Amino acid sequence: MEERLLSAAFRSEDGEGEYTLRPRRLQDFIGQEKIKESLSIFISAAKERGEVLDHVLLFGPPGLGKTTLAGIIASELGVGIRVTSGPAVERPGDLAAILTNLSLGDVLFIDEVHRLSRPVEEILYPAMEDFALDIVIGKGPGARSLRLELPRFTLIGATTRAGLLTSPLRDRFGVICRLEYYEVNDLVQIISRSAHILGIPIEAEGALEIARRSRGTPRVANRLLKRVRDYAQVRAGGIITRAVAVKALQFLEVDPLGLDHTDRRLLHIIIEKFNGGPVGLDTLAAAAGEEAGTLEDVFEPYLLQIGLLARTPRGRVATPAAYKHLGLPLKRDPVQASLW
Ligand SMILES: Nc1ncnc2c1ncn2[C@@H]1O[C@H](COP(=O)(O)OP(=O)(O)OP(=O)(O)O)[C@@H](O)[C@H]1O
Ligand SMILES: [Mg+2]
Repeated sequence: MEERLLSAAFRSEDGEGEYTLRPRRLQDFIGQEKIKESLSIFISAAKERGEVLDHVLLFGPPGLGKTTLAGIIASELGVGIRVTSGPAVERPGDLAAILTNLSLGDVLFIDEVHRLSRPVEEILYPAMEDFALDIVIGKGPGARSLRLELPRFTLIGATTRAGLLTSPLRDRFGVICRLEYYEVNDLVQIISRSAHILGIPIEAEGALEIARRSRGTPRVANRLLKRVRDYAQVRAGGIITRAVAVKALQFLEVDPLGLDHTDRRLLHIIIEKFNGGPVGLDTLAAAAGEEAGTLEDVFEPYLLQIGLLARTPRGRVATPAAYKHLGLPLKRDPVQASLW
């Protein structure tokens, strides 16, 4: 698959400034009010009692701030953070080494925690529950099990798909936070903050135009800001006004709802080849020349979120809003029709 400008997943170009753009304190983290409030209560309570914070699970679509929040939690707690990811921890011994090297109260951040292997996960259970490591010494009938005490720590797990977590693992998290797509107003603030840090001149109306097309995702907002800045600098005197933002985004082929060519093509296929649907995921994937999994994880979430696509028991359906957005005539409401 080609690299998409609008992809919510991390791309190499995000590296530029990703570090400086990351808020370090809870008060600088914009939006997600409910999560911020809960976390600030749990963090204060743990600090007052002199205890470690319960294990935290952060879940939600890519680019919404899970890694950022993990860093913030550690700095608000005033503790160290050790960062790894599910696929990086290959063997149980790797995890044991990480755990025994933690200091009291540290945060251990495991990104893509749903991708830990079973044997590694089994090391994690007693570590999370009893702060203990069970080691088996020797083999066969003479083997003995030894319990090693670990410093108390806070595990922060991040995943884009909470459904993929095994239930014994999920049950061991005391705090579960689900990140939601951001409101346009929050994205305006995020864009203005990033522009300020990067020294990009932008007007409020310009930020609004970028925010509307950022798919509810801060990572996409920051990336669009940088590309619009390039356009403004070379073609338009440097300042991102509303008019400049509109022109730049047209140039970048990001439409007013934040759809790109691939999103629109998918909707066109449903409408033109399948009469608006319902069409099964696999059939649609074959017609679009994409993997079913890619459709489901990469393309569908945003189209569902903004109501251009609907999932019915009989398959995917383009909504009347999709017809309207593409300027196509609507002969019958495919969502209603799919119910019969
Ligand atoms: N609430 C926020 N306020 C300001 N900036 C934010 C916020 N959330 C995310 N960002 C910015 O968006 C970028 C992406 O965030 P982050 O890397 O934390 O996302 P993620 O959820 O970990 O993504 P992934 O699922 O790909 O790991 C960061 O550079 C960060 O600066
Ligand atoms: Mg991350």
